[in-house]
Amino acid sequence: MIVTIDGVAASGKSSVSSGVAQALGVPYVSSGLLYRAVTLLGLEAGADLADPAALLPLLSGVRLEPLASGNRVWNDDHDLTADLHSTRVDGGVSTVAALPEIREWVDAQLRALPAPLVAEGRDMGTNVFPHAPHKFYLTASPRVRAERRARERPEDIPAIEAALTERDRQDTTQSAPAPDARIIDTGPLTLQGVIDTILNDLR
Ligand SMILES: Nc1ncnc2c1ncn2[C@@H]1O[C@H](COP(=O)(O)OP(=O)(O)OP(=O)(O)O)[C@@H](O)[C@H]1O
Ligand SMILES: Nc1ccn([C@H]2C[C@H](O)[C@@H](COP(=O)(O)O)O2)c(=O)n1
Repeated sequence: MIVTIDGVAASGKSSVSSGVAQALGVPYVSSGLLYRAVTLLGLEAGADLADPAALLPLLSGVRLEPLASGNRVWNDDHDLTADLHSTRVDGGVSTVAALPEIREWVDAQLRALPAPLVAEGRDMGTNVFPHAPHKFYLTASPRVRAERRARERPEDIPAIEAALTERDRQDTTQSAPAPDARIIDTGPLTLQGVIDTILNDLR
C-alpha cells in the first residue's frame, strides 16, 4: 500500500506523514529532502544550480534513509539532514527542482523503495505514484504557514511568508493536486487533527 501526501510549502507534509506512517507502522519518504540535498551539494561545490550536468556527478553517494521518526539524507558517510532546511537551501531548491534530469533522478530513488510506505512532496500522487490508492493534499494560507515556520526559524513572519509565497509560485508546475486526492485545509486543525483525519479516511 502507498499513501501519498502532497501539498504546498510548509503545509505540514513531513510532520503529518511521519505521524501517519508511525500509526500505520510503515516508513515515510520525504521527496523534498532529496531536492534539498541536491541543492546543498550544488551550493557547497559552487555549481550552477540551473545546470544538471554540474549537479548529477555530485549525487553518486546520496542516499535517503526513510526512518518513520524523521528521514535522514546521507552523502556517503556524511549526514546532510541538519543542513537541509536552511534559508540558503530554501532559496535555491526551486531552481534545482525545475530541472527534468534532477526530477528523473529523484523519482528513480523513490520508485526503488519497497512498499508499503507514505510518500510526501508535490507530485507523489500525480507523477511518482499515480496508482496509489490513497492520496491527500495539504493546504493552509501563507500567513498560517509562516506563523508555524517562524517557531523554527530566526526570520520574522512577513519575511517567511514572502519567501513561502515565492517558493509556491516557483513550484506551481509540479504542485497541482491529483484529481483523486482528498484536499485538507490544515489551517483550522492541529497537527494531530490532520493526522487523525487521514487515518480515519484510511480506515
Ligand atoms: N496542523 C498543524 N498545526 C500546527 N502546526 C503544524 C501543523 N502542521 C504542521 N505544523 C508545524 O508547521 C511546521 C511545518 O511543518 P512541516 O515541516 O511538517 O511542513 P512541510 O510541508 O513538510 O514543510 P516543507 O515544505 O518546508 O518541507 C512545523 O513546525 C510543524 O510542526
Ligand atoms: N515531489 C517534490 C518535492 C519537492 N519539490 C521541490 C519543491 C520545494 O520547493 C522543494 C523542497 O520541498 P519541501 O521540503 O518544501 O517539501 O523541493 C518538488 O518539486 N517535488
